[in-house]
Amino acid sequence: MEHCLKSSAKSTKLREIGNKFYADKNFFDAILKYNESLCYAENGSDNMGLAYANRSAVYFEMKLYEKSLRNIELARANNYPEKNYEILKKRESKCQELMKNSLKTATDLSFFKLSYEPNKDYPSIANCLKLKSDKKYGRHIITNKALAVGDVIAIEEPVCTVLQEEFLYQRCSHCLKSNLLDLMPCSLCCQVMFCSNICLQNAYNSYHRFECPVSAIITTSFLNANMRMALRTFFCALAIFDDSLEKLMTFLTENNLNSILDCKAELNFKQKILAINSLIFDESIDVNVILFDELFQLNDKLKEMWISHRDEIITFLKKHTQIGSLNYHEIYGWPLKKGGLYDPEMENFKGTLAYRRGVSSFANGSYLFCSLVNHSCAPNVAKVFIDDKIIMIVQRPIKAGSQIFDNYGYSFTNIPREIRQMELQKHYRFTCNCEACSENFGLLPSLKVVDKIAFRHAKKSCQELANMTQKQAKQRIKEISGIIQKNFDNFPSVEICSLAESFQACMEIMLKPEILIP
Ligand SMILES: C[S@@+](CC[C@H](N)C(=O)[O-])C[C@H]1O[C@@H](n2cnc3c(N)ncnc32)[C@H](O)[C@@H]1O
Repeated sequence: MEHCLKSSAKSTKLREIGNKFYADKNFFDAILKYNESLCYAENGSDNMGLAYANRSAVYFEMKLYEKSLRNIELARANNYPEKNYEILKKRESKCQELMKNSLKTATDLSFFKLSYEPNKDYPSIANCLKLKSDKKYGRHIITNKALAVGDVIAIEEPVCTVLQEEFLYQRCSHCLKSNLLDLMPCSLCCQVMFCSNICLQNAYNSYHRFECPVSAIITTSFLNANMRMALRTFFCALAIFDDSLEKLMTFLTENNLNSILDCKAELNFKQKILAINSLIFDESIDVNVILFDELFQLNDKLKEMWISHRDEIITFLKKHTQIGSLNYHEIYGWPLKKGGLYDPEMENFKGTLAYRRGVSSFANGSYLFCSLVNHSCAPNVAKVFIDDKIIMIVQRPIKAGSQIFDNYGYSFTNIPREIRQMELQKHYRFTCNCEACSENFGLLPSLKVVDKIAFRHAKKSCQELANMTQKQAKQRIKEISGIIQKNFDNFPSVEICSLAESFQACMEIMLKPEILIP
């Protein structure tokens, strides 16, 4: 199949398309095409060197001299034609000359650290969070301490992630960093890029050596995100057990872990696999296993596995696809292109303002703790992502002993109750009985203003969001947190709901890349 194979002709063509974008000063699309060109370049051909050299030209124009120099080095190390060395040499000395004017990326992440002592066995979460279980809610998380607005209670790494197809040439397949598109290709397949040799090695030692021969099919076939996640989880698990399916299956049948919070020792990857395996799933969710069947026929190593253990593999993949639809998270981030599609907009809601989020999803991931947090249409925590890490932050005061509630994408402020309940039943198989559903809170435009001073703050915050800097957002979060905390008796008022939206927006602004690619 054409898109599976390295091809000098295709690589050259992609670079030429990139050159047209470069001539039009559309640097983002130029680098994307150079990245694709790198992925299709045959090893040992000069296409690699040429693509790196062209990328160095773009970074030079963007005043990213360090990146430009690194790409010049890569060009030389990858068969850039010697007869053109003079061009690189000139660019190199200009970079060195201009280095002190280099643009720097310096996002301040100091806000995003745990507000409490970490749990000693699972340090990604605050030690005040406890697991409970009952008939109504299943497993759920409560806090044994009162939590204040703005508290950071979890910073969790994923067990597994999968990039959406559209972002394959924009982010590291392993850690999801964009690195301003400064990525390196897999030397064998054409669909995967990495930000560093470390990510390349880690991915390859784990899942990528299984996926690499069929990566084009995985990304272009009809496998949905949950199926791709199931497949990657399977390969990661297999790698941990020395590629032995017997060992993996025996481990899964002989061991059990109710949840991540029952693990009384620092977690290793085997326990993570057990914990993922223990997440809630629904057997009635239909999984088209024929697609897996087809995939495993495409490569000798996979075929061998399939012939000897088809039933066990199918059981694993089916279960994990079903786990995915109830538990896996979409990962959000800002577009990297200047003036990209998702720039935030303000919308008017009867005198108040609501902010449309500027971020969009680019990957899916599995998170052990966050998968134990239940839904409310009026949640008490908000989430943001730093690359592949999920950050959970308190968005309204939470009393000691109360449950932590996330939102699964259905908020009472903009979706009517019947629709929310129907969708939650359809996608998550439960009837929502949260306070917004049971007390039938109205949509944002129908809510009342209760406190005029807080309302003025809410309006001002919304108006300023569009042009807010990271520093201002950090300061504003503190102010908003204080106002929500103090006026929470008025919930659900226009001003508190509007401030909660600004709160989420401010966190996202703090994570907005300082440099976007024009
Ligand atoms: C991500 S899991 C949350 C943890 C889950 N309760 C468990 O026991 O593993 C999502 C599932 O939790 C349940 N759930 C989430 N929110 C709920 C709520 N507000 N009321 C009842 N069940 C809920 C649903 O079964 C849903 O499919």
